[in-house]
Amino acid sequence: MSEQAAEEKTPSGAGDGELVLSVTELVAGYDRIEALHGIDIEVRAGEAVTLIGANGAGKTTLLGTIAGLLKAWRGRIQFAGEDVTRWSAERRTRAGLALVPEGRRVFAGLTVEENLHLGAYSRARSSTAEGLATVYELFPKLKDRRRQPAGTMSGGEQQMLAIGRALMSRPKLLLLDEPSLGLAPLAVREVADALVELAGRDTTLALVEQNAQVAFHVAQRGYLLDRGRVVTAGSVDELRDDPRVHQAYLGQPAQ
Ligand SMILES: Nc1ncnc2c1ncn2[C@@H]1O[C@H](COP(=O)(O)OP(=O)(O)OP(=O)(O)O)[C@@H](O)[C@H]1O
Repeated sequence: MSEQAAEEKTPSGAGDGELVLSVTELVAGYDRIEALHGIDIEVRAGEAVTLIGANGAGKTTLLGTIAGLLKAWRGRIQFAGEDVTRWSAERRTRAGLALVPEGRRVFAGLTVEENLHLGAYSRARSSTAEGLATVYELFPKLKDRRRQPAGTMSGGEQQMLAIGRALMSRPKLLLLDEPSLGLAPLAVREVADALVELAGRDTTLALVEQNAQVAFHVAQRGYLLDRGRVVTAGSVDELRDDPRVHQAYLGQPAQ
């Protein structure tokens, strides 16, 4: 076995890249309702990691707490070598943590390109042009439609735009909340393929998905959440065969 292949088989399934995100014993929730009861996850540079689980498992809450939209009650969030647990969401964004929230929130009245420019708010003009070129190369459809109002695009195209906008800030970690939700099957496929392409370009990403097919298509490894706890972690192949994953996705084949 080559050295590289041996490294890929580390017990945790995690890669050997530098640690980008480390969440330790994280507890968080809403008002007095505790939704996360001590979560530990990590993401290394270049990895595509998925967070899966049934409705209400805490996936959105976890992404929101990592992004700084919700306060951590206890525990620690380290990002790119810094303890960001008490940082504002904006400061985390500036440090390279980008969240694509559920629901494709694009500015409907603005054109595709105007939406993309908004994602580059903290970048110099020269790098904005570079960012646009990268996004257009990844999503050629967005280039064709760059002068079209975002609100007139299909659901799949709007999702690509939401992802493209997040990429404009050159994130060190891209957090994606249910990018396939509510999309027609063809659009789900398009978005999943785009994420595979993105992951193949060394973008580090953490993907929350209800759709296990998409999650397993895009990610190399993942965590299964259940009622606010990580119940298992492993490679996509391990998760695919895990009865607990099948149970979480009852009624939906986890292939
Ligand atoms: N705004 C809120 N106020 C109070 N409780 C909430 C709120 N949002 C989520 N919860 C609760 O927190 C827990 C975790 O929910 P969360 O939305 O994070 O789960 P999820 O895994 O993302 O599920 P889904 O796939 O349905 O979005 C659930 O018990 C949910 O009822």
